[in-house]
Amino acid sequence: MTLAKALTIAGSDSGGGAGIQADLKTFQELDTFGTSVITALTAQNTLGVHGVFPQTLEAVEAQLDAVLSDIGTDAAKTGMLFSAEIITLVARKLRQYEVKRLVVDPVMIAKGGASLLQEEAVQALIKELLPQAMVITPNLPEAAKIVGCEEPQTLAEMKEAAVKLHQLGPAYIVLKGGHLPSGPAIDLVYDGHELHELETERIATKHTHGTGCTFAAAIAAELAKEAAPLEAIQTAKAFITAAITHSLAIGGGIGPTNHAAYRRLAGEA
Ligand SMILES: Nc1ncnc2c1ncn2[C@@H]1O[C@H](COP(=O)(O)OP(=O)(O)OP(=O)(O)O)[C@@H](O)[C@H]1O
Ligand SMILES: Cc1ncc(CO)c(N)n1
Repeated sequence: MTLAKALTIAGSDSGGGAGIQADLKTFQELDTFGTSVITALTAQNTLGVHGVFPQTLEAVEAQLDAVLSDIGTDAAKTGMLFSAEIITLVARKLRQYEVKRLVVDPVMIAKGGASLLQEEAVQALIKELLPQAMVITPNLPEAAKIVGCEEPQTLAEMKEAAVKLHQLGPAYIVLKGGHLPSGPAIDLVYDGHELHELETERIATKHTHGTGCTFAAAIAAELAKEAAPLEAIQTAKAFITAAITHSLAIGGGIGPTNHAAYRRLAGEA
């Protein structure tokens, strides 16, 4: 038997709801074989990030070479990359191994406010990684940082930002509306020609730790199985909506989403 292969290049979340852990659980739920490259360790739980321990460039490069020279991958996803140096290295290695189906989740700040990307690394992200991405998945504050504008507050402002993001080189922009001040959870998808709105009801829960990581990982898993990008994004939206609907009241703070919910619901249907 063979399985499509998906690689996550991201930070470790000891609390299990975001980062590498969320990505591997999502890959498993969507029937792909997951591999990982850890860029940084975080000491993290539902209450926040208590420590960030970036890995050396040597450690990141050795993991990338180990996975890509032997196992290979059908798609990859980047999450927390922490520094300009790590971004430059990851971009170079993904080019060297000709990884074409790449999802870049431009992770910058954790829900509690901790910085997961150094301020000066944003330019490296724009210049080196975004141009080779098939899909990027910024939330509204990340889009504002990348484009250099105020944070979009309306659908019209989101559309403007999506067009500017597309000019930076990624084939598909998924601008996530989870942070909109009110109304439904609308994500905009833009491929340079057409704009699609993916809309779901806003689920009333505080347990949304790891939503962004899980969503981007689901897109990567579907791309690994050779889904077309728009189809992959639509499946991922269904996956994250199920995971938030059945999110878990674990820990004393913002609990994680439920990665098993999508498969369970499909089994019951
Ligand atoms: N309360 C909610 N109800 C329904 N969908 C939501 C809700 N919050 C977020 N989403 C959806 O979850 C996905 C992730 O979006 P979000 O904007 O939360 O990402 P993020 O801020 O990058 O997450 P993270 O904080 O994990 O980095 C998007 O598809 C978004 O529309
Ligand atoms: C390791 C890690 N990556 C990403 C996020 C963003 O949610 C987080 N909280 N932790």
